Amino acid sequence: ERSTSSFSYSSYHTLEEIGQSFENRSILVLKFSTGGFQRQAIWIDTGIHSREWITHATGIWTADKIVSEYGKDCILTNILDTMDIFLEIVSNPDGFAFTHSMNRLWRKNKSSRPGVACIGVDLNRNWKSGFGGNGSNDNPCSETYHGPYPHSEPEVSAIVKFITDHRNIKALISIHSYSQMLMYPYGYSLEPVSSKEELCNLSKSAAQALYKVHGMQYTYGSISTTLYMASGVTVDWAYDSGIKYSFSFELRDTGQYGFLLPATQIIPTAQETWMAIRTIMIHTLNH
Ligand SMILES: O=C(NO)N[C@H](Cc1ccccc1)C(=O)O
Ligand SMILES: [Zn+2]
Repeated sequence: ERSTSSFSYSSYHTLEEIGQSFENRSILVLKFSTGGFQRQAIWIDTGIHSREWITHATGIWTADKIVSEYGKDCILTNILDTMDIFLEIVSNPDGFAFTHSMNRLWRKNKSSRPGVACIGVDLNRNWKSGFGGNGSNDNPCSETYHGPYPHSEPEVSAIVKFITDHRNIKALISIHSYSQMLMYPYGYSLEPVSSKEELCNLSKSAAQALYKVHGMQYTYGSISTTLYMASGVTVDWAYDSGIKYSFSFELRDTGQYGFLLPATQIIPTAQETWMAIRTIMIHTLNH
């Protein structure tokens, strides 16, 4: 069912088209800004893996939360008075359409190439940092197929171009499901990042803020040590591009429903995730 919660008009939000998908669907980004020019900004993406429907739903709820809390929540107001927030909700539109039409568990995009039997590239393996390394697969039929070369996929190159051209993105949050984790780079290496201490402490306090809402436990740490090696992932590229505060979430649950999380959990999941995102944003503002 649709709920038309009233958008407050105290902050500006625009819709920018940053490109087209392989099947020519528009790639749209919400911009939340109270003015200024090329302000330092936060990037948030959801839905890069199309079957992870809780992430798109969390993105939509978060968009409404940002506009309704401006002028009420002093922390969010401070953030938006200084920084912009960019939110790309349907980061894999072709895959998303496919999960509604044909295959609810489709993960990759829908790109195809002559002479290649299988469809789709894993958009969380197509990024330049560590591209093609352990924890990605060169078989086009694999769920973690990295694609023919870095940023080969339009859905990835659109984000790369946007962030690179913007030149003032200070934090990147890439949201996945499921497993209830909050992770930072690297996925492509077991080596700790230079800002390991700071990112570990920040992910700890973000996980604590999340826990306080509904008691959900999130583990946190670097991707490769907390989960497994994963090469060519979004946050590794962001970190190596100078975006120190780069995090990846794995939202609810821990396997009971997995990607088929019941809709009754959308709002509780979004509420708790917001408190973690807000923790990361205020830290970014203050450092
Ligand atoms: O697929 C998911 N979750 O949906 N995540 C795993 C692990 C991961 C998450 C975040 C960053 C890097 C790696 C993946 O193989 O991509
Ligand atoms: Zn994912």
